[in-house]
Amino acid sequence: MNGKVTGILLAGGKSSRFGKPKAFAKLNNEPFYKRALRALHACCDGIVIVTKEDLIDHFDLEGVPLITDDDRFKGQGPLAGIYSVMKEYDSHIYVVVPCDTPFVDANVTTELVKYALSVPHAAAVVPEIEGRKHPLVAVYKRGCIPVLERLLKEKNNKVRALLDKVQTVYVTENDINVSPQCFININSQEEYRTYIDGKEMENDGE
Ligand SMILES: Nc1nc2c(ncn2[C@@H]2O[C@H](COP(=O)(O)OP(=O)(O)OP(=O)(O)O)[C@@H](O)[C@H]2O)c(=O)[nH]1
Repeated sequence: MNGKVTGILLAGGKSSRFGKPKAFAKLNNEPFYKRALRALHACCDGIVIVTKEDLIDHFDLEGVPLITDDDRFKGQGPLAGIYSVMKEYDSHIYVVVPCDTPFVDANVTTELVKYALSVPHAAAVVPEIEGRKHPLVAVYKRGCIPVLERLLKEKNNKVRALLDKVQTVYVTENDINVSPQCFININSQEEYRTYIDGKEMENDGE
């Protein structure tokens, strides 16, 4: 079975470790959020950015809807962002990408969607790359909404709690044939310097 695929670009965090909004940090002169959009475009029928009020005017977008977290759950982290898009936008499958994994590309998102469609029983398909789980670069199905809502009402904001409560399938780098490097996550200026400054990738962008 196929169905509508919606991309969720998470960009509503505090970026307190980074010191400024990570969505606008750059790799190869391209803001992180635009890289995430490019990765999502390949496999999604539509994409929604979910961010904070004070960042809304800073995105340069052509036709990509931008929303803020549901009022009831503001400040509750990535689960609030995922829930807010699911509630507003009907879809069969949601592909989540955060704004701080600038090496996630179209191959990663496309392979994840393909895998998710091959496991209809799974409510979540989460990469486990070199033994580390990446629940914010993952696919969630619409069936997660009631669980998400319950967790958020209980102020249980841990992504791990969602994974424990829905049928989650973990996929390795070999299952989906992706490079572990794609999952590098930038949280601090030090990580930015380590992984990005002076190490920009050649042939990036296509
Ligand atoms: N919509 C939304 N996205 C969020 C929220 N919290 C975090 N995110 C996003 O989730 C991803 C992972 O965020 P983290 O790095 O864990 O948190 P952060 O708040 O951005 O950064 P720190 O303040 O340094 O922890 C990033 O893409 C964030 O923008 C939230 O409350 N709402």
